[in-house]
Amino acid sequence: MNQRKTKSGFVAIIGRPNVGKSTLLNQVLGQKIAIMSDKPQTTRNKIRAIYTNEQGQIIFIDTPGIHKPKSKLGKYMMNLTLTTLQEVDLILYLTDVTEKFGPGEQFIIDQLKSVTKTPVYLILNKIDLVTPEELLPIIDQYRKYYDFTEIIPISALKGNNVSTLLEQIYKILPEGPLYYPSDQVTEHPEQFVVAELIREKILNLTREEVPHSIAVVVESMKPGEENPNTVVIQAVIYVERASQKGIIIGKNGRMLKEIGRQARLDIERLLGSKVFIELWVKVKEDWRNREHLLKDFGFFEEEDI
Ligand SMILES: Nc1nc2c(ncn2[C@@H]2O[C@H](COP(=O)(O)OP(=O)(O)OP(=O)(O)O)[C@@H](O)[C@H]2O)c(=O)[nH]1
Repeated sequence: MNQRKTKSGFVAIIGRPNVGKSTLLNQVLGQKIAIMSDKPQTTRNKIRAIYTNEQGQIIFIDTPGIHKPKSKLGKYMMNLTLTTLQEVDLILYLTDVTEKFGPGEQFIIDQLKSVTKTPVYLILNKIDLVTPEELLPIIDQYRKYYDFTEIIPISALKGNNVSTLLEQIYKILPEGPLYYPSDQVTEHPEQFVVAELIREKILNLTREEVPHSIAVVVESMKPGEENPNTVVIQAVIYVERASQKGIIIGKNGRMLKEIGRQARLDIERLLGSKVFIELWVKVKEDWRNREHLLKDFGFFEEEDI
Protein backbone atom coordinates (compact mmCIF):
# COMPACT_ATOMS: atom_id res chain seq x y z
CA MET A 1 0.00 0.00 0.00
CA ASN A 2 1.20 3.49 -0.77
CA GLN A 3 1.11 5.04 2.68
CA ARG A 4 1.35 8.81 3.02
CA LYS A 5 4.02 10.04 5.38
CA THR A 6 2.71 11.55 8.61
CA LYS A 7 4.13 14.40 10.64
CA SER A 8 4.38 14.37 14.39
CA GLY A 9 5.97 16.19 17.27
CA PHE A 10 5.80 17.81 20.65
CA VAL A 11 4.42 21.28 21.18
CA ALA A 12 4.69 23.14 24.49
CA ILE A 13 2.11 25.73 25.42
CA ILE A 14 3.44 28.51 27.62
CA GLY A 15 2.03 31.78 28.82
CA ARG A 16 0.97 33.69 31.89
CA PRO A 17 -1.82 32.31 34.04
CA ASN A 18 -5.31 32.76 32.67
CA VAL A 19 -4.34 33.49 29.07
CA GLY A 20 -6.43 30.53 27.86
CA LYS A 21 -4.07 27.56 27.58
CA SER A 22 -6.61 25.04 28.83
CA THR A 23 -9.36 26.58 26.73
CA LEU A 24 -7.20 26.18 23.64
CA LEU A 25 -6.46 22.53 24.36
CA ASN A 26 -10.11 21.85 24.99
CA GLN A 27 -11.06 23.63 21.77
CA VAL A 28 -8.53 21.62 19.78
CA LEU A 29 -9.66 18.32 21.21
CA GLY A 30 -13.34 19.10 21.44
CA GLN A 31 -13.64 17.60 24.84
CA LYS A 32 -12.98 18.48 28.40
CA ILE A 33 -9.62 17.15 29.46
CA ALA A 34 -7.59 20.10 30.67
CA ILE A 35 -8.73 21.99 33.73
CA MET A 36 -10.47 25.31 33.11
CA SER A 37 -11.14 27.96 35.66
CA ASP A 38 -11.39 31.71 35.76
CA LYS A 39 -8.72 31.76 38.44
CA PRO A 40 -5.04 32.02 37.60
CA GLN A 41 -2.53 29.24 38.07
CA THR A 42 -4.73 26.20 38.11
CA THR A 43 -2.64 24.06 35.82
CA ARG A 44 0.25 22.57 37.76
CA ASN A 45 1.12 19.39 35.99
CA LYS A 46 2.24 18.75 32.49
CA ILE A 47 -0.91 17.71 30.71
CA ARG A 48 -0.30 16.08 27.42
CA ALA A 49 -3.12 16.34 25.00
CA ILE A 50 -2.85 14.39 21.79
CA TYR A 51 -4.38 15.61 18.55
CA THR A 52 -4.47 13.25 15.60
CA ASN A 53 -5.80 13.85 12.10
CA GLU A 54 -4.94 12.62 8.60
CA GLN A 55 -1.82 14.81 8.55
CA GLY A 56 -0.30 13.32 11.66
CA GLN A 57 -0.15 13.81 15.39
CA ILE A 58 0.49 16.79 17.64
CA ILE A 59 1.33 16.12 21.27
CA PHE A 60 0.65 19.20 23.35
CA ILE A 61 2.45 19.79 26.60
CA ASP A 62 0.68 22.20 28.88
CA THR A 63 3.44 23.53 31.09
CA PRO A 64 2.85 25.11 34.49
CA GLY A 65 3.96 28.44 33.09
CA ILE A 66 6.97 30.66 33.43
CA HIS A 67 6.96 33.15 36.25
CA LYS A 68 9.25 34.25 39.05
CA PRO A 69 9.19 31.31 41.46
CA LYS A 70 8.15 32.10 45.04
CA SER A 71 8.22 28.71 46.73
CA LYS A 72 10.16 25.51 46.38
CA LEU A 73 7.32 24.04 44.41
CA GLY A 74 7.34 27.10 42.16
CA LYS A 75 11.06 26.72 41.54
CA TYR A 76 10.62 23.05 40.81
CA MET A 77 7.88 23.72 38.30
CA MET A 78 9.88 26.44 36.61
CA ASN A 79 12.82 24.06 36.09
CA LEU A 80 10.46 21.45 34.74
CA THR A 81 9.11 23.96 32.26
CA LEU A 82 12.50 25.21 31.09
CA THR A 83 13.76 21.66 30.54
CA THR A 84 10.65 20.82 28.59
CA LEU A 85 11.12 23.83 26.32
CA GLN A 86 14.57 22.61 25.24
CA GLU A 87 13.17 19.31 24.08
CA VAL A 88 10.04 20.17 22.16
CA ASP A 89 9.66 20.81 18.41
CA LEU A 90 7.70 24.02 18.86
CA ILE A 91 6.70 26.45 21.57
CA LEU A 92 3.33 28.18 21.49
CA TYR A 93 3.58 31.34 23.54
CA LEU A 94 0.02 32.26 24.35
CA THR A 95 -0.87 35.80 25.38
CA ASP A 96 -4.10 37.57 26.24
CA VAL A 97 -4.65 40.57 23.95
CA THR A 98 -6.78 42.31 26.56
CA GLU A 99 -3.83 42.42 28.98
CA LYS A 100 -1.21 45.16 28.70
CA PHE A 101 2.31 44.04 27.84
CA GLY A 102 4.04 44.13 31.21
CA PRO A 103 6.86 42.70 33.31
CA GLY A 104 5.24 39.26 33.26
CA GLU A 105 5.51 39.06 29.48
CA GLN A 106 8.99 40.56 29.56
CA PHE A 107 10.09 37.87 32.00
CA ILE A 108 8.81 35.10 29.74
CA ILE A 109 10.50 36.57 26.68
CA ASP A 110 13.79 36.87 28.59
CA GLN A 111 13.52 33.21 29.52
CA LEU A 112 12.74 32.28 25.92
CA LYS A 113 15.85 34.14 24.75
CA SER A 114 18.14 32.52 27.26
CA VAL A 115 17.03 28.93 27.24
CA THR A 116 16.03 27.67 23.84
CA LYS A 117 16.53 27.58 20.11
CA THR A 118 13.14 25.95 19.65
CA PRO A 119 10.93 27.92 17.23
CA VAL A 120 8.31 30.05 18.98
CA TYR A 121 4.87 30.96 17.66
CA LEU A 122 3.25 33.94 19.34
CA ILE A 123 -0.44 33.15 19.77
CA LEU A 124 -2.50 36.25 20.52
CA ASN A 125 -5.59 34.90 22.24
CA LYS A 126 -9.00 36.39 23.03
CA ILE A 127 -9.24 38.40 19.80
CA ASP A 128 -13.01 38.21 20.15
CA LEU A 129 -12.60 40.93 22.80
CA VAL A 130 -10.72 43.49 20.66
CA THR A 131 -11.10 45.16 17.25
CA PRO A 132 -8.64 44.52 14.40
CA GLU A 133 -7.41 48.12 14.81
CA GLU A 134 -6.55 47.45 18.41
CA LEU A 135 -4.73 44.25 17.49
CA LEU A 136 -2.11 45.72 15.15
CA PRO A 137 -0.20 47.83 17.71
CA ILE A 138 -0.18 44.83 20.05
CA ILE A 139 1.47 42.71 17.36
CA ASP A 140 4.05 45.44 16.74
CA GLN A 141 4.86 45.65 20.39
CA TYR A 142 5.61 41.94 20.73
CA ARG A 143 7.66 41.97 17.52
CA LYS A 144 10.02 44.52 19.06
CA TYR A 145 11.09 42.09 21.74
CA TYR A 146 11.39 38.77 19.97
CA ASP A 147 11.73 37.32 16.51
CA PHE A 148 8.73 35.00 16.50
CA THR A 149 8.60 32.36 13.78
CA GLU A 150 4.87 33.04 13.35
CA ILE A 151 2.32 35.36 14.93
CA ILE A 152 -1.20 33.96 14.96
CA PRO A 153 -4.22 35.72 16.46
CA ILE A 154 -6.95 33.36 17.71
CA SER A 155 -9.95 33.07 19.95
CA ALA A 156 -9.57 29.82 21.84
CA LEU A 157 -13.03 30.25 23.31
CA LYS A 158 -14.88 30.85 20.05
CA GLY A 159 -12.58 28.70 17.94
CA ASN A 160 -11.58 31.51 15.56
CA ASN A 161 -8.41 30.74 13.62
CA VAL A 162 -7.71 27.57 15.62
CA SER A 163 -7.68 25.46 12.43
CA THR A 164 -5.12 27.87 10.93
CA LEU A 165 -3.03 27.43 14.03
CA LEU A 166 -3.15 23.63 13.62
CA GLU A 167 -2.06 23.96 9.97
CA GLN A 168 0.83 26.21 10.98
CA ILE A 169 1.89 23.71 13.62
CA TYR A 170 1.98 20.89 11.06
CA LYS A 171 4.02 23.11 8.78
CA ILE A 172 6.90 23.09 11.24
CA LEU A 173 6.68 19.53 12.59
CA PRO A 174 9.06 16.93 11.17
CA GLU A 175 7.92 13.76 9.45
CA GLY A 176 7.32 11.15 12.08
CA PRO A 177 5.18 8.28 13.25
CA LEU A 178 1.99 8.42 15.29
CA TYR A 179 3.31 7.96 18.81
CA TYR A 180 -0.09 7.16 20.27
CA PRO A 181 -3.19 5.35 19.04
CA SER A 182 -5.30 7.82 17.07
CA ASP A 183 -8.26 7.64 19.47
CA GLN A 184 -6.18 8.58 22.51
CA VAL A 185 -6.46 12.19 23.61
CA THR A 186 -4.42 12.25 26.78
CA GLU A 187 -1.43 10.34 28.03
CA HIS A 188 -2.42 10.76 31.63
CA PRO A 189 -4.24 7.97 33.31
CA GLU A 190 -7.89 8.77 33.85
CA GLN A 191 -7.17 9.15 37.53
CA PHE A 192 -5.24 12.35 36.90
CA VAL A 193 -8.00 13.90 34.82
CA VAL A 194 -10.55 12.92 37.46
CA ALA A 195 -8.49 14.61 40.17
CA GLU A 196 -8.21 17.76 38.05
CA LEU A 197 -11.97 17.85 37.48
CA ILE A 198 -12.61 17.62 41.23
CA ARG A 199 -10.07 20.38 41.86
CA GLU A 200 -11.74 22.55 39.27
CA LYS A 201 -15.10 22.22 41.03
CA ILE A 202 -13.56 23.16 44.39
CA LEU A 203 -11.92 26.27 42.95
CA ASN A 204 -15.09 27.33 41.16
CA LEU A 205 -17.43 26.72 44.08
CA THR A 206 -15.32 28.16 46.88
CA ARG A 207 -14.33 31.28 44.96
CA GLU A 208 -11.59 33.22 46.75
CA GLU A 209 -11.83 31.33 50.02
CA VAL A 210 -9.64 28.37 49.21
CA PRO A 211 -6.14 28.84 47.79
CA HIS A 212 -4.81 27.13 44.70
CA SER A 213 -2.51 25.16 46.93
CA ILE A 214 -5.14 22.49 47.48
CA ALA A 215 -4.36 19.11 45.98
CA VAL A 216 -6.66 16.28 45.04
CA VAL A 217 -5.39 12.71 45.01
CA VAL A 218 -7.57 9.96 43.58
CA GLU A 219 -6.81 6.96 45.76
CA SER A 220 -8.87 4.41 43.94
CA MET A 221 -11.08 4.05 40.90
CA LYS A 222 -12.79 0.69 40.62
CA PRO A 223 -15.84 -0.93 39.06
CA GLY A 224 -18.74 -1.08 41.55
CA GLU A 225 -19.09 -4.36 43.43
CA GLU A 226 -22.79 -4.73 42.77
CA ASN A 227 -22.83 -3.25 39.31
CA PRO A 228 -19.52 -3.55 37.40
CA ASN A 229 -20.75 -1.01 34.85
CA THR A 230 -20.45 1.73 37.46
CA VAL A 231 -17.23 3.31 38.68
CA VAL A 232 -16.51 4.02 42.34
CA ILE A 233 -14.00 6.78 42.94
CA GLN A 234 -12.33 7.57 46.26
CA ALA A 235 -10.46 10.82 46.44
CA VAL A 236 -8.77 12.91 49.12
CA ILE A 237 -8.70 16.68 49.06
CA TYR A 238 -5.60 18.03 50.79
CA VAL A 239 -5.72 21.50 52.31
CA GLU A 240 -3.16 23.49 54.28
CA ARG A 241 -5.28 24.61 57.22
CA ALA A 242 -8.24 23.39 59.26
CA SER A 243 -10.19 26.53 58.33
CA GLN A 244 -9.96 25.55 54.67
CA LYS A 245 -11.21 22.11 55.53
CA GLY A 246 -14.28 23.71 57.09
CA ILE A 247 -14.97 25.76 53.97
CA ILE A 248 -14.70 22.78 51.68
CA ILE A 249 -16.97 20.63 53.82
CA GLY A 250 -19.45 23.47 54.30
CA LYS A 251 -22.49 23.69 56.54
CA ASN A 252 -23.82 20.20 57.16
CA GLY A 253 -21.47 18.93 54.48
CA ARG A 254 -23.35 20.83 51.80
CA MET A 255 -20.32 22.22 49.98
CA LEU A 256 -18.56 18.88 49.75
CA LYS A 257 -21.76 17.30 48.47
CA GLU A 258 -22.05 19.93 45.75
CA ILE A 259 -18.39 19.51 44.78
CA GLY A 260 -18.98 15.79 44.46
CA ARG A 261 -22.20 16.24 42.50
CA GLN A 262 -20.71 18.61 39.94
CA ALA A 263 -17.54 16.56 39.55
CA ARG A 264 -19.62 13.40 39.11
CA LEU A 265 -21.53 14.89 36.17
CA ASP A 266 -18.30 15.76 34.33
CA ILE A 267 -16.63 12.45 35.15
CA GLU A 268 -19.67 10.48 33.99
CA ARG A 269 -19.39 12.30 30.67
CA LEU A 270 -15.67 11.55 30.51
CA LEU A 271 -15.95 7.86 31.35
CA GLY A 272 -19.33 7.18 29.78
CA SER A 273 -20.57 5.29 32.81
CA LYS A 274 -22.36 5.93 36.07
CA VAL A 275 -20.04 7.21 38.78
CA PHE A 276 -20.07 7.26 42.58
CA ILE A 277 -17.63 9.57 44.33
CA GLU A 278 -16.46 9.44 47.92
CA LEU A 279 -14.51 12.50 49.00
CA TRP A 280 -12.40 13.08 52.11
CA VAL A 281 -10.77 16.31 53.23
CA LYS A 282 -7.43 16.17 55.05
CA VAL A 283 -5.09 18.83 56.36
CA LYS A 284 -1.44 18.68 55.31
CA GLU A 285 0.27 21.78 56.55
CA ASP A 286 2.44 23.81 54.21
CA TRP A 287 2.97 20.99 51.75
CA ARG A 288 4.18 23.40 49.11
CA ASN A 289 7.52 23.78 50.78
CA ARG A 290 8.19 20.23 51.81
CA GLU A 291 10.30 18.45 49.30
CA HIS A 292 9.50 14.92 50.43
CA LEU A 293 5.82 15.58 50.03
CA LEU A 294 6.12 16.65 46.42
CA LYS A 295 6.54 13.07 45.35
CA ASP A 296 3.28 12.11 47.04
CA PHE A 297 1.50 14.47 44.73
CA GLY A 298 3.14 13.25 41.59
CA PHE A 299 5.76 15.94 41.18
CA PHE A 300 8.96 14.15 40.36
CA GLU A 301 12.04 14.64 38.23
CA GLU A 302 11.96 12.86 34.88
CA GLU A 303 15.05 10.81 35.83
CA ASP A 304 13.16 9.29 38.75
CA ILE A 305 10.61 7.56 36.55
N1 LIG B 1 -13.35 35.99 25.62
C1 LIG B 1 -12.47 35.00 25.65
N2 LIG B 1 -12.18 34.39 26.82
C2 LIG B 1 -11.27 33.38 26.82
C3 LIG B 1 -10.65 32.95 25.63
N3 LIG B 1 -9.80 31.93 25.95
C4 LIG B 1 -9.91 31.75 27.28
N4 LIG B 1 -10.81 32.60 27.81
C5 LIG B 1 -11.21 32.71 29.24
O1 LIG B 1 -10.08 33.02 30.02
C6 LIG B 1 -10.14 32.36 31.29
C7 LIG B 1 -8.88 31.56 31.52
O2 LIG B 1 -8.80 30.49 30.59
P1 LIG B 1 -7.97 29.14 30.90
O3 LIG B 1 -8.06 28.31 29.68
O4 LIG B 1 -8.40 28.55 32.19
O5 LIG B 1 -6.52 29.77 31.09
P2 LIG B 1 -5.14 29.02 31.37
O6 LIG B 1 -4.10 29.74 30.63
O7 LIG B 1 -5.28 27.55 31.11
O8 LIG B 1 -4.98 29.29 32.89
P3 LIG B 1 -4.02 28.53 33.89
O9 LIG B 1 -4.56 27.14 33.99
O10 LIG B 1 -4.23 29.31 35.12
O11 LIG B 1 -2.64 28.60 33.37
C8 LIG B 1 -11.40 31.53 31.25
O12 LIG B 1 -12.42 32.24 31.91
C9 LIG B 1 -11.70 31.38 29.77
O13 LIG B 1 -13.07 31.20 29.48
C10 LIG B 1 -10.97 33.61 24.38
O14 LIG B 1 -10.49 33.31 23.30
N5 LIG B 1 -11.89 34.62 24.48
